[in-house]
Amino acid sequence: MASQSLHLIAPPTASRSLARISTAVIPNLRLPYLRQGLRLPLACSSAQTPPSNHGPAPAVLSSDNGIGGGPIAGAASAIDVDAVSEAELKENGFRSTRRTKLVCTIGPATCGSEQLEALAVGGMNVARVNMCHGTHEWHRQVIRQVRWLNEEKGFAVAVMMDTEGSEIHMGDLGGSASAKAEDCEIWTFTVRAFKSPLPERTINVNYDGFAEDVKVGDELVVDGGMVRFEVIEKIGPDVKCKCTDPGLLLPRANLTFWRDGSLVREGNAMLPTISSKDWLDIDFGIAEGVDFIAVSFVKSAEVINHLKSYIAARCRDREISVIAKIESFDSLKNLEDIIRASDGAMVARGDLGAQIPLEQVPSVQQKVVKICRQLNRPVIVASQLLESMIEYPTPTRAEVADVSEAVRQRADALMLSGESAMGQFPDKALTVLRSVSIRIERWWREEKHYEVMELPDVAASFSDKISEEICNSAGKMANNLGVDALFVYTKTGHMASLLSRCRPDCPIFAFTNSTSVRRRLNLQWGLIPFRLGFSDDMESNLNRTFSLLKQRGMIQSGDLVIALSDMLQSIQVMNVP
Ligand SMILES: Nc1ncnc2c1ncn2[C@@H]1O[C@H](COP(=O)(O)OP(=O)(O)O)[C@@H](O)[C@H]1O
Ligand SMILES: C=C(OP(=O)(O)O)C(=O)O
Ligand SMILES: [K+]
Ligand SMILES: [Mg+2]
Repeated sequence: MASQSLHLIAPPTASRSLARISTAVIPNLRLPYLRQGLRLPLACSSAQTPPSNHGPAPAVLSSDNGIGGGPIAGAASAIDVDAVSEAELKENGFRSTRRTKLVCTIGPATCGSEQLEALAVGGMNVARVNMCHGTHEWHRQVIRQVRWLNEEKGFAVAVMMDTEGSEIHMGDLGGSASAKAEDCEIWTFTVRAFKSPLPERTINVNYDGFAEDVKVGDELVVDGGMVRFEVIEKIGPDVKCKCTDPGLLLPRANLTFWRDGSLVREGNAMLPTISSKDWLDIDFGIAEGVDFIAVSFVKSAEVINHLKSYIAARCRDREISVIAKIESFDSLKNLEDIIRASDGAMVARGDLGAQIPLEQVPSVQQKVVKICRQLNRPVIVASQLLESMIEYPTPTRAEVADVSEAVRQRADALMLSGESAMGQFPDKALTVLRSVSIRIERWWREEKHYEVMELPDVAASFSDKISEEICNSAGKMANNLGVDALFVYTKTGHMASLLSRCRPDCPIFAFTNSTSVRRRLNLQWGLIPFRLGFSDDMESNLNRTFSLLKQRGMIQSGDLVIALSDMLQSIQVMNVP
């Protein structure tokens, strides 16, 4: 039966009749299973009312870009995709669209509507708010502003909330933006609560066990080495320290202490990964409809499982992806388990570099990127990518090399922190990430630097296994045939991520019927997510997609595409008519 077979639709120059691909192409594929739907749990559907998956599909390729409800911008114009992807696609052509995704931390430098819009236009795929800083009211404004821009201007920026976590950090410096610690000055680190103002050269520490845990002679390291102190005396709750490496203290800077060259993990090793404040922030994030929650200082898979079941119980109408931040010494012992439990990971090099020797950070980065690719989880490389651009309009050559390396490793996403949150040149920093990504990706394709990465099976069921085989084969076919794009019709996004995992030469157009899935696909390498109501009839899905995309000038007759579907578990090769 033709509808149960894999279809190879030959290019128009050859015969246009359907030709079957023999199962030999995909050895593990058994035809009777081809019509099985993917059996992935979809705990919550979108908060929006997505077009029905049954019955006649609406003739509109729509993008309901807002996080909440609201009118669909441009719905009248029949087709709508993220305005920035569309522009990139038209400007650069199919093959040269950017594959690496960009995350920007929003802070005082970028929280205004115009600045947020400039970042969205500049290619920000995900806006990150860091709960270490700012009030709920501040974060709410930012999240709503992003949502409003999506709705009004046709962007599809996802929102990531990043928890504070409960590692040791300083207080907020009594409201000052920073404080300078000079060589040999004596500062007091204390767990005492002061009524403001703080006495001179006094720093609050958030961890009650601090004065008990440190010892005279310990080295106190601020923000992974921006400032260093030596503990010289303990007086009750106060710890007197002498500055040994002068520098700038910033509010809520992270603190670690070291004894005989090793990181001290005493009582603070028992601090909860998710503090009571973090739970309140998580409730806030769920209520505000964030797409991702990044968990700071993850030590084990349990905490991720715990949070995931909390979210599933609290949020039945939509999914939120949980991203594990790899930044603590303890996370390295349980790396695979943590990543497997999560929906993605972040190499949070800022704190990671404060917990392990700096020279080990690059190899950990490479390892995390590799494990994530193998386990099919998106990975973000974060912190200090363009640190000097907080102050200067041009990056250092070393920073460009660092960004290039992350792109070369084929991480899913790069992240700006201070550069976009409080730097002087957020847009320029984003432009650097964008242009370096595009350049390195092109070089990689032109020079055919294919890494031969083993992609182990990740399937949990036979049906998943079929999807995986189809995607792996499609990835190879796309490169061998030099196709212009992969099209994937996916309800849960799973098949789109399996294709992304192959890191094919061509871009992947991911059509999904859920706004929430669509926004989350924004984080994954090479995916251009569209929202589209589609049916089980691939022929009609394809024809409609072709005509809608052609109307928008996003594809042309003759373009060669491979189309996959996770309802039918099918694969077709065809020229756009
Ligand atoms: N919501 C915010 N409000 C005020 N300042 C912020 C905010 N978010 C970020 N920042 C500033 O930007 C800097 C860099 O951001 P980030 O790397 O996310 O935080 P951190 O330095 O705490 O790891 C912060 O140290 C802080 O000075
Ligand atoms: C991204 C990081 O986390 P945060 O900015 O929240 O400290 C990091 O430590 O690199
Ligand atoms: K954080
Ligand atoms: Mg951190």
